[in-house]
Amino acid sequence: MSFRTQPLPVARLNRCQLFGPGSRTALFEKMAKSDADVINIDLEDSVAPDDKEAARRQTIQAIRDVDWGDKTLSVRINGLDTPFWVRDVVDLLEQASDRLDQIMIPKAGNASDIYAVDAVVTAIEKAKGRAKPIAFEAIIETAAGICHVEEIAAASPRMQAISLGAADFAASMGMATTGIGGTQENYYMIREGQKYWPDPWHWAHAKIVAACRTHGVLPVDGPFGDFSDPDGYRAQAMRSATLGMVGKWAIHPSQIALANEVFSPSDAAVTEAREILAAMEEARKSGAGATVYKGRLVDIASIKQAEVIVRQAELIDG
Ligand SMILES: CC(C)(COP(=O)(O)OP(=O)(O)OC[C@H]1O[C@@H](n2cnc3c(N)ncnc32)[C@H](O)[C@@H]1OP(=O)(O)O)[C@@H](O)C(=O)NCCC(=O)NCCSC(=O)C[C@H](O)C(=O)O
Ligand SMILES: [Mg+2]
Repeated sequence: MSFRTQPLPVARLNRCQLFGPGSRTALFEKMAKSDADVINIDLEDSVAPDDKEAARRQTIQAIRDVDWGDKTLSVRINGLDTPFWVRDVVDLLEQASDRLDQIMIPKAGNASDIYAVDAVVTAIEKAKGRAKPIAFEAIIETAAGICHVEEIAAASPRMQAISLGAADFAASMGMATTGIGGTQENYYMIREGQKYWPDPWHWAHAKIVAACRTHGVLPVDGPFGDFSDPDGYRAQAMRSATLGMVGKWAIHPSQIALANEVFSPSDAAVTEAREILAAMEEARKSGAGATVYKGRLVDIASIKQAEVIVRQAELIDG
């Protein structure tokens, strides 16, 4: 490993990010009462163009009035290719209370996109004397975004999470699918007459995880559009968790429990992680760098893997 150690991401739960349009005020209290760790009020693609002004106003009011508990409260602003984003940022920073934790930047294409939003946010924070710096999260959902994901992850000290936005990503890449995440019907291999469906999102997920882990940012799986398919959602979430992602979006409340289930380490996994740490401590005391745990090799790398699981469990236990 280079001398520059891998930075740890922010220590907060991010198992489920529940989305809701800023134009549907009736959802705000339900979102606040949900079991999602993160709330994303949307000003972008789930809000019709004619509703943008009202959605922004209603969202600012909800940030002030609704009790969001200890959730991470994030607002997705409009894309930098729209006439709305500057006003989104200025009004959120000037009119919403300090309860707002994070701004989500959609369709991030390169570091300059993040820099532009950071410059506006920083200027207003200074002018207002805002005590709590706004965090950023970004969505990788274009060909440019996946090409430049590492510079995006490194673009601002505010960056705390990055998600894959499968719908826009598929459109930008020209993928022949209308599905939002999960298995795609025509993406299969065949051998001896048997079909096998690999994961078309795998490489993008892995690239996002690598960029995020390099720069201490939380990698998150984005939406799964078919909310009447819990098994498909769970399978996608488990693949993402296996690749190193820490959470997944919910675009419907029925998906919250699934995300929390998949991205919370099981009791057995936590017990095993703690036993591995204990076994490695014994090995350290005897001067060994590796030992055997339940018939398999564990070494210093196993410590880091076990620490990820124990850290997550400690966050959940509070
Ligand atoms: C998808 C929906 C439009 C469905 O809404 P609806 O038909 O009202 O759902 P239900 O009737 O099944 O609702 C059952 C109860 O749940 C409440 N509800 C619905 N949605 C939410 C929510 N998001 N948060 C909290 N509560 C919710 C209903 O009010 C019902 O409650 P009750 O009557 O009291 O039982 C809707 O779910 C929705 O708008 N979801 C969010 C869509 C969204 O935000 N999309 C943007 C993110 S995905 C994206 O942008 C793509 C990405 O960028 C990419 O490119 O990949
Ligand atoms: Mg999108």
